[in-house]
Amino acid sequence: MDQGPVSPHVLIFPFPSQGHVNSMLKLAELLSVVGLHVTFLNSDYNQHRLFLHTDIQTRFSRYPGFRFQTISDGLTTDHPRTGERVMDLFEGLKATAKPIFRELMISRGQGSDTRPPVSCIIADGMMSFTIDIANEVGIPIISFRTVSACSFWAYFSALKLIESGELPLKGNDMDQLVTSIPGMEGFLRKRDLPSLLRVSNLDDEGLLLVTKETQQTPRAHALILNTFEDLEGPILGQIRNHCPKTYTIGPLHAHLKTRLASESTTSQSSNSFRQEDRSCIAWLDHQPSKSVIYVSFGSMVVISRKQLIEFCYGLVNSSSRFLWVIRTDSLAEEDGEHQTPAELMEGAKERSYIVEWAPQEEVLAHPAVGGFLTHSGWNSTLESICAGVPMICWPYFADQQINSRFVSHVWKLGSDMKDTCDRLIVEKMVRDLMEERKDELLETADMMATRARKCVSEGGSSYCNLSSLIEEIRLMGA
Ligand SMILES: O=c1ccn([C@@H]2O[C@H](COP(=O)(O)OP(=O)(O)O[C@H]3O[C@H](CO)[C@@H](O)[C@H](O)[C@H]3O)[C@@H](O)[C@H]2O)c(=O)[nH]1
Ligand SMILES: C[C@H]1CC[C@@H]2C(C(=O)O)=CO[C@@H](O)[C@@H]21
Repeated sequence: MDQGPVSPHVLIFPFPSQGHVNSMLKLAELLSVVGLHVTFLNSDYNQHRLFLHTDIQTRFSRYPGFRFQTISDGLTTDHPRTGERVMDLFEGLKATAKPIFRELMISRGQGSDTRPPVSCIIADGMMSFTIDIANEVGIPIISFRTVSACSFWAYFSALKLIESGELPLKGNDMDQLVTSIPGMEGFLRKRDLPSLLRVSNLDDEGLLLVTKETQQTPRAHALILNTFEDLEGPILGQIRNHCPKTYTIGPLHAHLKTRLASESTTSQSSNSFRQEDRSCIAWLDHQPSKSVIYVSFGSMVVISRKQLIEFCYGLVNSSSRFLWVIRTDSLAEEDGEHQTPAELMEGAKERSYIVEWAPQEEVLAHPAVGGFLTHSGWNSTLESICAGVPMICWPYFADQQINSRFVSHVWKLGSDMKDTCDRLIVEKMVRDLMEERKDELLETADMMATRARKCVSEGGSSYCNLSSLIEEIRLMGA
């Protein structure tokens, strides 16, 4: 019997951490809006937190083709999954999630599901075991890398860095230029390499992991990047020499907002694994325009007490107003009695506000916010760009070191204080951003924000690329 065209069903499988789930959930919703069947494969651990702290189930209940499904990430519930310990997830996933995922794909995600079988997988590019399994069972797979194109390209060029002798790093001059990443020869210094490439030993586990994972990307049917052509065009040109089907569909949070607005649907879409403290919005409502610097280091950064104190003094001495996100699990455990951050900032009580987790997109879009002291995670960077907010970058690990170089040197959207953490530098950088260079930086940031919005509007590059991607997915299901 002729069954007619099979309806496409996409299974989306993110690397199980906040920064990755955020953007992949936005894509899941964009695909659901156009009526595709979508299964979002979340880790049990993250699903629990997401359901606890958001209204996501209600939000997604409007899409009849959408389902969440869960899988173990292989770690115990008391594992911190922050700082360097996030790397444990790779072992956990390989040992535990991989065999379960294989079984799931052999049955094409069906089980008791009445929806059509999975016809396309979109999986995080840092989990290349999904490419092995997809190719083994014959389901087309698309890699989604949740980082910037510039960091992806640096990882992709790791073998060139090794061949040319630039890796492993030798000597102490971190300001020396790196010459073997095509397109970045004139400005990328050793210190700007992603931390996983900033190594003095070729046996380094992080280097081996990220190089191996990134080298697998061309084996996937296509590559999705959460970026836009006007921002990373030249680097995307380099990537397309190796991955010709590279879809740039970002910034995804803005893209989703545009598409939902055109459907006259609400655009509130928190994907937080923590409770957002909305009291900071009321506090911002009482601050003058562009007077507040927002400080947040994302979901994974862990800082020492010494670093916390340097930031405290730097911010207090800058005389600026500030809103600071301090996650309880972001302070490294150290012995002894310590003053709390609130006690340390007593001198700036009237002009500061601390929360454990903020509604960040809304904070950055608030008229009172005029700057962002960030760790340069890619979502934070894109959210700041879309909101037209200049940045001070304090990169911690992974892609953040190269993102901050592009923010400061290439896009001229702020300054970079990588590899330093000193109260005088913090104070100077905040004064520069919020006073001396304020007008110039706001103007550049505003220009880039306009371009970002254009890209996700009808006829824009990301808008058109998403339509082509959807078309391609539909053909896979036919
Ligand atoms: O109080 C807060 C702080 C953060 N966020 C959100 O949390 C996300 C954080 O993502 P990101 O800025 O990318 O940082 P990480 O959480 O550190 O993300 C990891 O994943 C990113 C995407 O792969 C990488 O770029 C980072 O380096 C990596 O650490 C953003 O969407 C923020 O809006 C909030 O909603 N409230
Ligand atoms: C745990 C980190 C290793 C690399 C991952 C990553 C990426 O390059 O995709 C970015 O930041 C981190 O979330 C991941």
